[in-house]
Amino acid sequence: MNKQLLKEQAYINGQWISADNTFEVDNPFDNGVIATVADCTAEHANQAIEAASKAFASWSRTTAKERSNLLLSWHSLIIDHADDLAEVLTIEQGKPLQEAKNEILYGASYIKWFAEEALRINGDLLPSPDGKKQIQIHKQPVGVVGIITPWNFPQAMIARKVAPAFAAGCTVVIKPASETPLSALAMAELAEQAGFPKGVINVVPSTASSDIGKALTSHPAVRKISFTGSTAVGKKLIAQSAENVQKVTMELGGNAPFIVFDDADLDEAVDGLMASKFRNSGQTCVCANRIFVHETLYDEFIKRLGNKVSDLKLGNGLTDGVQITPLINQKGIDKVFRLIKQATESGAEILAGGNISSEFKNIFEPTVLSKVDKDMEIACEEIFGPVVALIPFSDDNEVISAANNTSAGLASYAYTENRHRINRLVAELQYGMVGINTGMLSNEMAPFGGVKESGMGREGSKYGISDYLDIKYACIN
Ligand SMILES: NC(=O)C1=CN([C@@H]2O[C@H](COP(=O)(O)OP(=O)(O)OC[C@H]3O[C@@H](n4cnc5c(N)ncnc54)[C@H](OP(=O)(O)O)[C@@H]3O)[C@@H](O)[C@H]2O)C=CC1
Ligand SMILES: O=C(O)[C@H](O)CS(=O)(=O)O
Repeated sequence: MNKQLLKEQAYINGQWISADNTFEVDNPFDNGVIATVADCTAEHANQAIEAASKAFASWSRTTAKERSNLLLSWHSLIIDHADDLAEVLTIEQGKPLQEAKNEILYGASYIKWFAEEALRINGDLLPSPDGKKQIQIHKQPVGVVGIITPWNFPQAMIARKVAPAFAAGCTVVIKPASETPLSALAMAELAEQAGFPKGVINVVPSTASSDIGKALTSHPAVRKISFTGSTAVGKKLIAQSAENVQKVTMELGGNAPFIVFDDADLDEAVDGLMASKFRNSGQTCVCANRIFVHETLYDEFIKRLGNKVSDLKLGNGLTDGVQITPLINQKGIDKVFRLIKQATESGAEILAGGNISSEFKNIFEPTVLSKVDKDMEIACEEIFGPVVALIPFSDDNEVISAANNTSAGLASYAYTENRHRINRLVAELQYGMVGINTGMLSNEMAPFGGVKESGMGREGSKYGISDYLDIKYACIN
């Protein structure tokens, strides 16, 4: 482990800062303590906001080329240190090392993408209706951005927010999840090495998340909040941000339907479900959450899925070949148990798993539930665990209506070869993202985001930078 990347202090105004109090970061696999980190207060957050605000004055005046080059330098350092960053990520979050490496590269892809997008923040020069004036359209950085990120993708969610912010000319104050602050601090270390001026990036790890959130949403210099996490917390932040009329980007909870129609390629559908469901042990906002299988395929689908599920390897994320790793904490384990209990008490059947591993205390067994009803809690909540909830269906109208019967609207998936049905699904599924014949749809060139209570704004793609820009109209006579 590259000790230079294992940082335990806050990063404020280009300085590594200790705090009066600290909190422990543990490895979810064995609950062993891996770091003792500065526990920042609202005062630290305000110091960081002041630093970011001061830095904004000069940073916002840098050229797009300068910002692009710094983003490319940061990208290169992340790639050079990808193995070390992946190890930091696995020991604090638990996911398999290969998945952690994939996350590092995925996060880096947003940095490279927005290094390029920085060079295309173009305005407009338009003729006025009376032909006498000139209409100028300018795009300017919004200002200081408050960023609050989750534990499930502790590096990529930072990259996906900070990259467009920097490209636009914004400065940032980041509050990472207290379960996983080390990846954020390692990113700050590499940003410092890349040459970002002091105050441009600030990281305030803290267990006082509500206090830090209030500091970020109440300070007039903070012009935008970008959050990924639960819908419940997202709603609180949206309400708090109203006080200063801050812009918000919200990537919230999901409840993805995964629909296998009667003409689906069964093996492709099983493989797509395995990829979507068991990545990060089911702890992603785009995981297949409700698995609708046409009644004519139901038994064969269960048989083929069961063969794949039984082959999954459980263990320590640092061990080569391990696929299923611990859930982030006891709260996550308790939630999965609660949802399975309510489902089985309501008639669902456990075909595989259903318990904590007998060998690894924090790992939940890959679980398959049959005869799930669309009204059970497990079909209405984001499971955030390695649990397949199978729901048989018979009719297109019925399954599209059931798929849309949720307040979430992030990702959705369907397997069918019928072109007319595909057109109907893309039009009628009420989600920000629709995957057809695939279980994996996230990449830096596509607009990631949801509708309804899954949030607002888009991350990545040519659309992702607009959330960090204000449009100014100048009328020149
Ligand atoms: N859409 C997604 O990608 C994610 C969805 N979720 C969903 O949320 C559920 C709970 O997960 P959990 O980790 O508790 O997610 P939370 O939404 O509670 O945490 C996400 C981030 O928000 C911070 N936070 C928590 N409360 C506040 C607050 N009042 N003001 C400001 N920031 C706050 C957390 O800090 P701290 O870590 O200190 O609590 C963390 O950094 C999961 O089971 C899952 O269903 C969770 C993570 C990601
Ligand atoms: O928050 C998440 O779960 C991630 O956004 C999922 S992905 O972008 O890695 O697919």
